[in-house]
Amino acid sequence: MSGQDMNGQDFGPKRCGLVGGGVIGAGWAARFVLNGRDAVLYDPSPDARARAEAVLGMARAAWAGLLPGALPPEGRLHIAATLEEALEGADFVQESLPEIQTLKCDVLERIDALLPAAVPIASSTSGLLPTRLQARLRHPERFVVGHPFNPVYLLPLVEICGGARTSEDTKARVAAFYRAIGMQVLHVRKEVDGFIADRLLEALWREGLWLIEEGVATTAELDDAIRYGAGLRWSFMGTFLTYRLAGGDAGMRHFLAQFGPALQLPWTRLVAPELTDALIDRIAGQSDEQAGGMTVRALERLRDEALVKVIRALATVGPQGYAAGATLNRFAARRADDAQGGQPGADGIPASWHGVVPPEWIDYNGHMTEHRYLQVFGEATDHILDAIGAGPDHVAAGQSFYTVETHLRHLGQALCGMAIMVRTRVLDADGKRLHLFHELTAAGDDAPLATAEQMLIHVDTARARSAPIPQAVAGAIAALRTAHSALPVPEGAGRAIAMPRRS
Ligand SMILES: NC(=O)C1=CN([C@@H]2O[C@H](COP(=O)(O)OP(=O)(O)OC[C@H]3O[C@@H](n4cnc5c(N)ncnc54)[C@H](O)[C@@H]3O)[C@@H](O)[C@H]2O)C=CC1
Ligand SMILES: C[N+](C)(C)CC(=O)CC(=O)[O-]
Repeated sequence: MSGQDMNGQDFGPKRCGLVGGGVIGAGWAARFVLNGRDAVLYDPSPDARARAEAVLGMARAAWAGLLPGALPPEGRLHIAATLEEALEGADFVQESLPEIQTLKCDVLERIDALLPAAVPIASSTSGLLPTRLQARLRHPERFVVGHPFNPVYLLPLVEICGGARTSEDTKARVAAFYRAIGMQVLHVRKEVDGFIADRLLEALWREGLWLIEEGVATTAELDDAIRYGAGLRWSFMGTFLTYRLAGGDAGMRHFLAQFGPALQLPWTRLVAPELTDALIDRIAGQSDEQAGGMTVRALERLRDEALVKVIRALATVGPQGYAAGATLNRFAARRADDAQGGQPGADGIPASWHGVVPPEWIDYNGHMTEHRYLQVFGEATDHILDAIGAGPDHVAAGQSFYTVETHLRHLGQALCGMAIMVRTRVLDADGKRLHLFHELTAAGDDAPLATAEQMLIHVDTARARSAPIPQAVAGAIAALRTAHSALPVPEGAGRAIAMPRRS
């Protein structure tokens, strides 16, 4: 997988340097590694290695649920002893230092001095202005903000914000890279403190702190106010689309007319109270009570499980998935292409079908349901018919192949998000019949997960009677059959269903 710059040149970082490996740096490292990139992380904290490994473990578990079988071989996670070591040979750098502007500026200046000019540097800052962060860089054009959301390995959103001296090319390359690792890029068109998402989140947070200080609600009540209501719909429709619907058939205009005046009252304060020791104690105490003794790790696992299920459910909404679900489906489709979906297997036979198993094809047993195998094999047959000149034109001319028998075998499991492919052999043919054998495998693997053997008869469709295969089509079949006859007869060909013999 690679991104492209503005000239269409490939930009697919293989080795990502990470500076700062806390909550966010470790999350980035996991996303990079799971997408086949090496992640070399520098963080002077003695806990850096344990944290990065723990987060990678959680990310692995989450991705196994999100897209089982669809990820490339993992990259390597390496903890560097120095900044220099982390940057050596890096073709992309993600800075995730604490949110302190002076610290970031000092370290970014060092990073800039150590790297070749073409290597992009992205900062995870939640809201510091990129123009300020790039001020002392020799190559400010390669600096951009790439602001992620926690957990970085699961939430797709990343805000890209350039400073006054960031080049368009840098923004395009970094955006393409983030997309290639499954993210949804939101370009911040105008540089502003807090960018877009954190301005919204902070407004809510401020109001919540004020409500706690005033004794109106506890942390748990504030969270309930979100998670049983607006939070559920926010996962697929934001404020504005939701409010359009709240305006009834007249939509946004009626909504503004009805609720706009309340903005003058106003309901909200949006002024954060002073964080006195007493208020901090109250908030922390309420938060402890709300957590009910669950550790941070346990809550993170709960969060990840819920996120995986929400995103996977959204992937089944509408024809292409909705919101984060559509992002997941696009990523899965790219993965299928990259996983040599259309490449020949060891037998040299090209794919007659390839794609990714979508969530809606999964049954209550957690794997691809039966009739989808028949669908995939049927579409593979269509591909072969097209290739031998018996496609739509042939059908329009009143001739076609009808399938008269299919024998399906299930040998392994096609799982959600798995990139799969079918390869098809012509086993035999005569003047009217075509005998096919399909093998379905995970892309890039030769072990069959399922096979289908089919007999087709050539038909004059107007008369609904069998008819001789025309010469041109017969010639194409013969060419395939000759090529395939050099291969050993596939295991299972000609098998019938029977109970195992008792000795
Ligand atoms: N925590 C969050 O929810 C989010 C944070 N961010 C942003 O990501 C950045 C990092 O935040 P967190 O990971 O939450 O902070 P954190 O405090 O968890 O991690 C920061 C890490 O930087 C390391 N560090 C300190 N000085 C260093 C140096 N000179 N060189 C290398 N490493 C050094 C620390 O040891 C620590 O492990 C911040 O800019 C923050 O605004 C962005 C999105 C969400
Ligand atoms: C609290 N925060 C400003 C660090 C949050 C973010 O930047 C994004 C997030 O994950 O909510």
